[in-house]
Amino acid sequence: MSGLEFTPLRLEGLQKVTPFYATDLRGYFLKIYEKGAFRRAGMDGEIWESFVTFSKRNVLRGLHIQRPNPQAKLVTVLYGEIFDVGVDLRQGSPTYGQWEGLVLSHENRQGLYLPEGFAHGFLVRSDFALVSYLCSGAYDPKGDGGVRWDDADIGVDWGLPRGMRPIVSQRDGNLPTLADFERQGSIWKE
Ligand SMILES: Cc1cn([C@H]2C[C@H](O)[C@@H](COP(=O)(O)OP(=O)(O)O[C@H]3O[C@@H](C)C(=O)[C@@H](O)[C@H]3O)O2)c(=O)[nH]c1=O
Repeated sequence: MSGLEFTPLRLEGLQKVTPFYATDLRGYFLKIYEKGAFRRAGMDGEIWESFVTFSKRNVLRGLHIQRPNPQAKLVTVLYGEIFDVGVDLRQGSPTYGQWEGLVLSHENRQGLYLPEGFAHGFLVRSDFALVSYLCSGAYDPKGDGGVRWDDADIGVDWGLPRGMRPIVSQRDGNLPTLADFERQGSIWKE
């Protein structure tokens, strides 16, 4: 009995993950991952990488995907609030090119599970955000890439006030459009 709960989202394969949460006089205990629970829910990838990012308000990271050998990811907010987005880039998927977003925060304690083949990104909506990732598959610096956060064909509604530009890395500012990304080849190993 893990206490983790999984809620399928609109895009097939995306899951909202509700961790096990217990409080007592000392504070709280949060279990964000348990292999058996994920396996029973159909998510059986092996965790290879675990990392944390700290970002200021209005920082936007993404939209990232590795090619070939895309990683599945479990994203959980340890502190703060983000708008977390997955974009379906699985060739042949009936929802290819579509996005779905979820508010994740330390208050709602929701996590987002993205299967292999989704690009991922988020916008920070609090003064800062501490975000935890668990990733299946190894990080491949040469294959690490993605698509522009403001790609018109994908059309993510980040909820940014009109005229407001997010803070992005130089790398993210130079990511290709979805059309250019497609011209560069498949996300899967041929
Ligand atoms: C992603 C990653 C980066 N790095 C290094 C490369 C670089 O020197 C430094 C910062 O990398 P980046 O600028 O790519 O970090 P960042 O822009 O935060 O990248 C992350 O963005 C979000 C949206 C994701 O989905 C993650 O999987 C990851 O791609 O950390 C690793 O060593 N291992 C990793 O797994």
